[in-house]
Amino acid sequence: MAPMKLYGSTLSWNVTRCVSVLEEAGGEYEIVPLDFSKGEHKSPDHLSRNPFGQVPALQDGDLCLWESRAICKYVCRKNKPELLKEGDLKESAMVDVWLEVESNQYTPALNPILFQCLIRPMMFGAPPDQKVVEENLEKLKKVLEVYEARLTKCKYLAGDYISVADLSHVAGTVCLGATPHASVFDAYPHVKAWWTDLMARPSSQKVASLMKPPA
Ligand SMILES: N[C@@H](CCC(=O)N[C@@H](CSO)C(=O)NCC(=O)O)C(=O)O
Repeated sequence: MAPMKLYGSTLSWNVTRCVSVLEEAGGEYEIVPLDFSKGEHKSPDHLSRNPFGQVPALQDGDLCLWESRAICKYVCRKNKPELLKEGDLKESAMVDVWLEVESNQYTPALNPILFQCLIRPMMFGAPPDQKVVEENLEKLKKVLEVYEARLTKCKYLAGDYISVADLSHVAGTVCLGATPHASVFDAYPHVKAWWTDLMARPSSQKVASLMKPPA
């Protein structure tokens, strides 16, 4: 079977969200970078993989997927279904809840911080808009309060088992570590322990190595 192809730059945390799961679930894959500066993500070839002209996209044989979390769930179903807990109705429901929480609560607060602190300086040579950073740090803190309460009760977000919901946080949180605001976790000891546990995984170390900004 030909390896799965993951299209996109590993500077994108939506792309490396999929790397965490590809590394954890196993299975042969290769990363096919697309050069945004040349508009390769808007080429007819890529639009045939992702009609929105975004990254990531995943090609597996004649199957083309996009949306990073859908890609993650596909890879889990294919190679490591226990990361979805689909054999258990209640456990799989909690995996779904916390994957949605990452997508709709955690990442919407995190993305503006990453854009201001990493993308703006690196891509546009502009300083962060501190007002935007502060506003979204406050939003993130409210989310982390919920995470702290949850992780006081169980080791991982969906329960006492790691799942795709935890792994979906890795890429963006690695990027948070590259900003001056990584210390936001310090006020939430169970969140910090959860993150330390996740970062110790070889899959997370791989993501961190791929996301080092170009020298
Ligand atoms: N919900 C989607 C987001 C993809 C996305 O925004 N991709 C960005 C790069 S990563 O920040 C992208 O492709 N931007 C180019 C564009 O939107 O034209 C997912 O999770 O896969």
